[in-house]
Amino acid sequence: MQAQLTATDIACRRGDRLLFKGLSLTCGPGDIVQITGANGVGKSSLIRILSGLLRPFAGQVRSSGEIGLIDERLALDPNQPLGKALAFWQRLDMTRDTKRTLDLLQLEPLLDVPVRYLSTGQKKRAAFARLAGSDCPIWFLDEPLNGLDMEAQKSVEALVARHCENGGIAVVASHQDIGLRVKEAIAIEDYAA
Ligand SMILES: Nc1ncnc2c1ncn2[C@@H]1O[C@H](COP(=O)(O)OP(=O)(O)OP(=O)(O)O)[C@@H](O)[C@H]1O
Repeated sequence: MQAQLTATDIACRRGDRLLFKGLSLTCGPGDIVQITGANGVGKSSLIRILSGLLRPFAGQVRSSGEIGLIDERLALDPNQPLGKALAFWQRLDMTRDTKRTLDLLQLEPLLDVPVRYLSTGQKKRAAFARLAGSDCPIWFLDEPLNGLDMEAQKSVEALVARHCENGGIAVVASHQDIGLRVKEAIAIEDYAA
């Protein structure tokens, strides 16, 4: 089955404020969509709506294909060495080729370091290693470049490009430029309620 994601006429309300309305998007295999906007405009809220974690105030989201998410929370056991924390997910996800991803993200020298000791950028790279091993076709990436140095940004961009070349979808919320061929950039301000 090919990955698909369609959102129709989405409105988002947080607390008693309507943040945006009338937002629609369609993605198929290979598509990268960037969501842009100033702090507090509703990028993370849209990512949560699209990934099924937050109910839209109006509109519908339909997807086919498993969903993977990277946001500010790290879904890795802080008390385990990185290698073991990743191995936990690799067993669940039946990940085959980890070496290529670990090389690309330069994580091999860190496999014995407890996750809680990793720096911000190292944790972000570890989150990408977990996601890349998961085989989910639809990636939601909330500020994926935050905390990454230039070299790590390039590695993450290469990983996302590879994912999409292989038929995946990436929806990227980022206030900064991403070095990826974006099919559509959605400025949330254009849908302000
Ligand atoms: N649970 C909540 N209840 C009420 N308001 C909320 C809730 N969560 C977020 N908000 C508000 O919704 C607005 C949008 O938040 P969101 O995190 O989606 O913005 P963002 O564009 O991702 O911001 P940033 O660039 O700073 O990450 C903000 O004004 C925020 O304070």
